[in-house]
Formats: sequence, structure tokens, C-alpha cells
Amino acid sequence: SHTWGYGPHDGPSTWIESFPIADGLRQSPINIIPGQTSYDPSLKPLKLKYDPSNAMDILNNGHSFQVGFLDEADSSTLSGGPVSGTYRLKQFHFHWGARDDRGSEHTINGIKFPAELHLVHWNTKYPNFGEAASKPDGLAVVGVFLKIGAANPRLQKVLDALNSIRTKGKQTPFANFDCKTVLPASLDYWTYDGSLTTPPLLESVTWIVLKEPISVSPAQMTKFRSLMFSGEGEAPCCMQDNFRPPQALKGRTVRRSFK
Ligand SMILES: NS(=O)(=O)c1ccc(C(=O)NCc2cccc(F)c2F)cc1
Ligand SMILES: [Zn+2]
Repeated sequence: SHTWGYGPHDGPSTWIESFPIADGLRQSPINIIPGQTSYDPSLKPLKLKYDPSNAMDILNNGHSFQVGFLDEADSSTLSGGPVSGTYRLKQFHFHWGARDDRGSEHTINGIKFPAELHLVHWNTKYPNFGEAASKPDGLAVVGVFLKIGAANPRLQKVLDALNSIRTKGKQTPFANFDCKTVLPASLDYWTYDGSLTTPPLLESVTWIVLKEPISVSPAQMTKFRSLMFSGEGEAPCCMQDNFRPPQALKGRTVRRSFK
């Protein structure tokens, strides 16, 4: 069965067995080498519009936790930037490490951050997320690095909700959250054509990785690591190191929106 994970027996190096696209031409994440990216003056500013009332719930899916959004209308959207058309916010989630020296999926000059936030959007030219996820221009994910520093008050509401979803499959209401508040001041970004970083690893993602990280404190990182991969009543297994390592660029160009 398709039970994949991040452990020695079901982790990223085994995913190719069930998901041969793992060795495809546009896999994610990647290592971003700023000196090898090309400034593209034709790239537009990123336009993000988020309606806090679209926030619905928070779920431990056994791989990460995600905050889900109502995506029945164009009220929480991404447009501009490297994409054409309008993409609707579906969910956001994080990847993090067992220690502060690892956890992000994208890296910068080989440097890993302690965590990475992904805001997942789907192209409204398709009827729904599932359809869009199988199209080369179907998804747009904004990646935001978290770096160790002062406690980030903007994350606290999310972190406080983790107490209710400690084990796999647990879900609880999560209302009135403004994603804009967790974004950094600058929306300067790198962009490249990539994939989902977890199975089914579909090559349908336009990646938009913000240059400016947001802060997270060591205590807040400990909260992330208090979640479980395991379900209630199973042998407890802390949710940590839920990141895929960087994949081959295979000739892709990484563009940047800033000089
Ligand atoms: N880490 S990430 O940002 O690259 C990422 C984003 C979303 C998903 C996802 O939705 N998976 C389930 C899934 C996959 C395909 C089609 C679906 F309908 C579906 F729900 C996986 C990884
Ligand atoms: Zn992700």
C-alpha cells in the first residue's frame, strides 16, 4: 500500500519504488544557488490576497499538519508573479527538523533552515485541486524559510492549535486566520518549475520561494516537534525531519524577481 514516510524504511530514498516520477525532470525541492539564478525584469510582483474567514480547520495528516481553506471562490488567491491567471489557496503546512540545523526542503547555497512554510494554491482554469495537481501549470506553492530568532507572535495561534491535533488523523476547527500576517515584509522571490515534494511527487508546481525568512524561536520549534507521525494508541513517533532533500536541477533555470 502507498504508506510512505520519512523513516529509514519508507523515506525519500524509497519513494521511487511506488512513484517512479521521483527521478523525473522537474522534481522538488532544489538547492538554490543565488549566484547562478537569473534576474528576470519581466517577472511581475507577487499579488497575494487572503481572506481570514476562509480558514476552516487544522489537521495532522501523519506527514505534517496543515491549515485548510475554503476554496469555493476567488477570495484567497495568488496572481501576478511568475504565473498567469488566478490560483486559489487550498492549504498551508510546514516541514521541519529534529534539530535547528535542518528541516527546510529548499536550501540556499546548501544551507538548511530549521523549517519551511508552504502555501499551496491551485489554478482556477481547472475545476478543482485534484484536477489541477495533475497539470504542468496546475499548482503554485509559496515557500517561506523560518530561521531561528525571536519568537514569532504571528505563528502562535497555529502553534497553540497543535495541542488538539497531536496524533495522525486528528482535525479541529481553525477559523479566522490571516495568512498575510505570517509573510515576511519583502515578497522578493526565486521561481522555478518543480513538483510536489511528497508522493505523488506530481510535476505540477510553479515554485515561488521568498528570499526573506520569517523568525521562529527554539521553543516554538519544540512545539512543532511535539506532534506525532503516529496515530492515537500507536507507538509514539515524533513528527520531525519531515523534509525531502534537494533534487537534481536537470537543466532547469531558477529566475529571481529582484536585482
Ligand atoms: N510539500 S508540497 O507543498 O510540495 C505539497 C503540497 C500539496 C500536497 C498534496 O496535496 N498532496 C495530496 C494530493 C496530491 C495529489 C492530488 C491530490 F488531490 C492530493 F490531495 C503534497 C505536497
Ligand atoms: Zn510542503
